Order: sequence, then C-alpha cells, then structure tokens
Amino acid sequence: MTWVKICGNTSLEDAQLAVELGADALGFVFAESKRRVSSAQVAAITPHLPKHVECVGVVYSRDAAEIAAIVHEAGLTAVQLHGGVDLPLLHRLRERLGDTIGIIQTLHWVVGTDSRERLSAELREIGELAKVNRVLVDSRVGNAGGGTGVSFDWKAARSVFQDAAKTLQIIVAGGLRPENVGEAIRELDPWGVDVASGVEASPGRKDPAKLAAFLRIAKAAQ
Ligand SMILES: O=C(O)c1ccccc1NCC(=O)[C@H](O)[C@H](O)COP(=O)(O)O
Repeated sequence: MTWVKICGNTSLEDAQLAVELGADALGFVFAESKRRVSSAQVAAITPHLPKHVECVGVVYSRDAAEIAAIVHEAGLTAVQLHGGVDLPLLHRLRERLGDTIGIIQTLHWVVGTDSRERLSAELREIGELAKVNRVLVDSRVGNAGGGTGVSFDWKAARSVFQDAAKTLQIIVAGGLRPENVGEAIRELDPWGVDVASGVEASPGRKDPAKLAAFLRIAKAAQ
C-alpha cells in the first residue's frame, strides 16, 4: 500500500484528523513558506500523536547542528532536506542523528524542462552514498521548490522512477490532489506520495473533505 505524507501541518486538529484518516506521516515546514512553523509550535503537537506516525521536519538549512536541534526540540522522527544535495551534510547528519531518525532527500523536476538526465544522476549519487534510503521528487517552478501546487511530467519521469526504485524508496510530490493522485500512482508506481496545498482550505489549514478523499484514493490506488 502506498505510504502517504500529509505536509504543511500547522495545528494539532489537522494533524490528528490526517492520522485518523490513515496518514503514515505528517510534515511540518521549517523552511520559508506560507506554512512555516516553529519548533515550539510543533513540540505542542508531536507528543499527542500516535507513535507509529512519522513526524517529518522539512528544512532548508545546511547546518547539521541546527537541523539536529530542530529534530530534538520539535520531537521529529525524520527530516526532509530541501536545500539541494549536500553530501558532507548527509554524512554529518547521520553522525549526529544516528540511525533512528530518518533522512529524506528532496530532488526536483524542473517544470517545463526535461529533467530526466540530471535527476537520474542525482538519484544514482544518492543511492551509492547509502546514507539516505528515501528520496522525495518534487516540482520546481522558478525559485519555488516546495508547496507549489504544480505537478511535473509523470510520463517523462516514469523510467527514472522505475530505475531508482531498485535501490531507493521514491516519494512523488508536487501538485497532487484527490483528482490526480490515483493517476500519479498508476503512472509512476512510487513507494510514497506527499501533498500540501492539494488538501488545503487555505494555506496551512486542511480541508477535511479533500484530506479524506486524498487518503482514500491514494490508499486504494495500485
Ligand atoms: O509546502 C511548502 O510550503 C514548502 C515550502 C518550501 C519548501 C518545502 C515545502 N513543502 C514540502 C513538501 O513536502 C510539500 O508537501 C511538497 O512540496 C508538495 O507541495 P504541494 O505541491 O503543495 O502539494
């Protein structure tokens, strides 16, 4: 069954609803965003969530000490790195966080371009390094690399996802909504899917009906 992360949470109410509806992971954005939260805000949410739910902090920082502090203060179980591939940072983070905290590396498909060659090379590099076992492929639109609400060319990306899936757990993100998540899963056969704006009523607040539909469809799709 496809792993589902609901990202951009800012309240306990939304986080608990996503969990009740079957989310495997919740994302909290510490990077510059309309959905940005502080460690203190997230620390007021994570203790109330069941232990099986992953709490993922989306960070832009390249400072391992700063990232580790966010993980501990906010009570996170994983970090999602959004600031580009930085191999020394991955080594330093593994040393600081140990094996119990997950590391998800974000890579990008630049919307409107053919990103196959670059993305394949980045996925090979990450796979060989073996410090990260999960990679999230998101849309880049201009300077925005997250929360864009724009999907990328899944047909063009299909072979890249197939090759990478031999060594990595690949998560697809970018412009997913209840209306298209089934198609994304059928097209790319990803290990997981991730959504922020596609299940929102307004930036940072979830729409219960969209959330329920997204989780139902993503969990049923093959
Ligand atoms: O969601 C944001 O606002 C955001 C801003 C800056 C960096 C990352 C961000 N989100 C990270 C995620 O994992 C989102 O779920 C992902 O980008 C998908 O967003 P959307 O296209 O809105 O579903």
